[in-house]
Amino acid sequence: MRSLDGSSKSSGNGHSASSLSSVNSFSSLASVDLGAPAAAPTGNGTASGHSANGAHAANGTNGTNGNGTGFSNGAGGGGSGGSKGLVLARQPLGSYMPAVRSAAATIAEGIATETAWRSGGGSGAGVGVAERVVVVEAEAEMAERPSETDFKWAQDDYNATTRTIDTWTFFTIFRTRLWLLDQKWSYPGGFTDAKRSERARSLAKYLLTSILELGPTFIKIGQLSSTRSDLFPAEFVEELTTLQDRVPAFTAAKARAIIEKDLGPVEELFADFEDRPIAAASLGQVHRATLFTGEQVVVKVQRPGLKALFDIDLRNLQLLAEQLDKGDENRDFKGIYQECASVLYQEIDYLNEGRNADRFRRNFRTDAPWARVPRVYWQYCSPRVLVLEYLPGVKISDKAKLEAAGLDTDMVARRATESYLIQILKHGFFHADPHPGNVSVDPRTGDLLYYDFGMMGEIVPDVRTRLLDVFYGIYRKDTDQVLRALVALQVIKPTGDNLSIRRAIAYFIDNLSQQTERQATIQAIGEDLFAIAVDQPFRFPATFTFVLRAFSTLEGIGKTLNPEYRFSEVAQPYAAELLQLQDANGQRNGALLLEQVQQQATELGQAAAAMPLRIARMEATMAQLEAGDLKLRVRVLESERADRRQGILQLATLHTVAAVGLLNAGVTLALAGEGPAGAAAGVCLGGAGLFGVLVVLGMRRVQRLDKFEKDMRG
Ligand SMILES: Nc1ncnc2c1ncn2[C@@H]1O[C@H](COP(=O)(O)OP(=O)(O)OP(=O)(O)O)[C@@H](O)[C@H]1O
Repeated sequence: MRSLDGSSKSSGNGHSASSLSSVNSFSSLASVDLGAPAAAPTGNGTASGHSANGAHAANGTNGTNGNGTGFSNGAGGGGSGGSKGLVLARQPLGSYMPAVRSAAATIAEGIATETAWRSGGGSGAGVGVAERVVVVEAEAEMAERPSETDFKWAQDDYNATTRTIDTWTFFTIFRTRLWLLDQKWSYPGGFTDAKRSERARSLAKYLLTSILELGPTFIKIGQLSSTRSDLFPAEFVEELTTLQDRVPAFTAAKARAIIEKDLGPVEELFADFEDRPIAAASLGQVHRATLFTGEQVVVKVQRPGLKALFDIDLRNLQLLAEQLDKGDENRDFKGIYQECASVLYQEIDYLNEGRNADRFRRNFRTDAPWARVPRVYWQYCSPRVLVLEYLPGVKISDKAKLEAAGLDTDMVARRATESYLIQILKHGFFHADPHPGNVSVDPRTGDLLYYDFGMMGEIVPDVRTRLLDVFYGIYRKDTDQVLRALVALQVIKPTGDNLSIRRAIAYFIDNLSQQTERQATIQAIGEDLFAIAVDQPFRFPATFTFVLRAFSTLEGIGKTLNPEYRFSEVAQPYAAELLQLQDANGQRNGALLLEQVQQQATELGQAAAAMPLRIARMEATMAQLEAGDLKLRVRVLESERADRRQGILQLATLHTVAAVGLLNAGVTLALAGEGPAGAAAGVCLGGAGLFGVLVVLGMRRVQRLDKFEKDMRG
């Protein structure tokens, strides 16, 4: 449902095509239903309403009602072009039909509700051109949505062993292809940059396809990684920003079974429960329902078997991270894995999401009453089921609809930014996934409506003081001060020697001061930061990348709503206020920032004067060492050892590929029976064993080298 794509460059509005993923189009259709029950004003709106199409349209059992517009475009969509077609092209056309029918039903409802809304909530005025565009887009998108039978992981009989083999086959192939990327000898006809980038693109597409085939865990991690230009090569990150939650919706029967297991029979809980989901994504899907008290709610149901799948996948990913850490001392893959694992497990605990929603709502109550968060109906919740107040709205990026509702889009953009500044600077608790599908606007009041509280970020409490320290450091061009403040703010996490970090910060400060105001967009600053971070012995903790992505997304949304929007303009007075930079009359005062900064500068100057002479001398010696060629010689020796180590690892990778390949072949042959197949199986398994031993020996050599390196340093 969410695409972590705020940093995307492609769409110019902070979200790539992926943010308008299948679910968002669902949600856009759902969200135009502004509480007005579909009045079915035109001939093709008859499928709408709570139960007219409730016959499990999403699971393909039927759902053919009222879909007069459904088949004209969508049916042929199965073999869609480009990378999208990779998974789907292999599927028979017939497998799309249920999805097409479901799309048609959804579309019919969308037309009915949208038309009703546009015409003031009643008499239909026919389907306009704009609506038809929405219809066609939604049809195409839905036609691409595969069915459950097309994915191994969605099958009931999928087991841990098969999953582990599938996962490691993917890891191994990917790593080998990644390694081959820079092996000049492996390019037939000679290496050229063009050939390399072509190969890199094809590998990125393979990555995307495999992620989709491997399903929820990998889709989520892929989406998280799509914001990490600091960690992964640009080609892959770009491809990952197009990652959509193109997973099948699960059947209403399965959704009902989960609700029943956790809470009791659906009929006893709800007066009405819509079988067709209004949104579906990798982790769960959302159904509308009505309580016996008459209140409209949404029921978020988690995908069946998700926890078990996470357990297997994360165990394998942990092993992979440990292995990768041995081959790259600048990266902390284990740390990255831990961050991912904790985010993922939090996301599948819906009780945690409910608590987040409550906290988020409380925070806004006084500071921004125009930012609304749906109420949680706790008596209907479990770790896999979340029932929330139904709060429909217009998607925040949908300028046309916001204007049609008579809203000031500039005000909406400002509110979005301000609500984020409040979250981050004042509460230190923020929505870590503000893509346009997760923020809507109430067309009657202009209130912001937030959805999806599975992924929230927290910032250290003393943000204000530390931020001032950062400003002060930048103002004084004091690299050390900025470094200390950034570490304290948990913006960077040193993983090696501080020398390179200091250089990176110095470069960044210089660069920043040379940029014109227009160039200094959040997105540009983020890109600079990430570019500097590549291959550096520090990393940005997830929280920081979430903040950056949130601001970058908001900037994109702001520009969509108002081309003149500038993040810094909106943020400046607000940040000053939040940092309590007000003069005696309560006026916001930018000059006060400088005053405070100068005051701190003086304080620090006094502290520096009192600093023991010895430390000052050490500093000076360090500076000389940095500049001299002593460091240069040490570096050469280090890099020689690093080269040797890299060579051993590459060989070990090849051995791993051979071992896994032979193991695969051996197991397949062994299953085929006795006789020649059995003998061949023996040979393959023997070979696999041999290569396995070589891998272990290689790893031992690496360990010895590492130990040597450590002793040298120690
Ligand atoms: N309280 C609500 N009122 C109205 N619509 C809602 C509400 N909650 C969710 N929706 C709709 O459902 C869509 C999906 O919701 P949400 O993002 O919470 O699902 P999700 O299951 O968390 O997704 P994921 O699997 O990615 O975690 C939203 O974009 C919105 O259109």
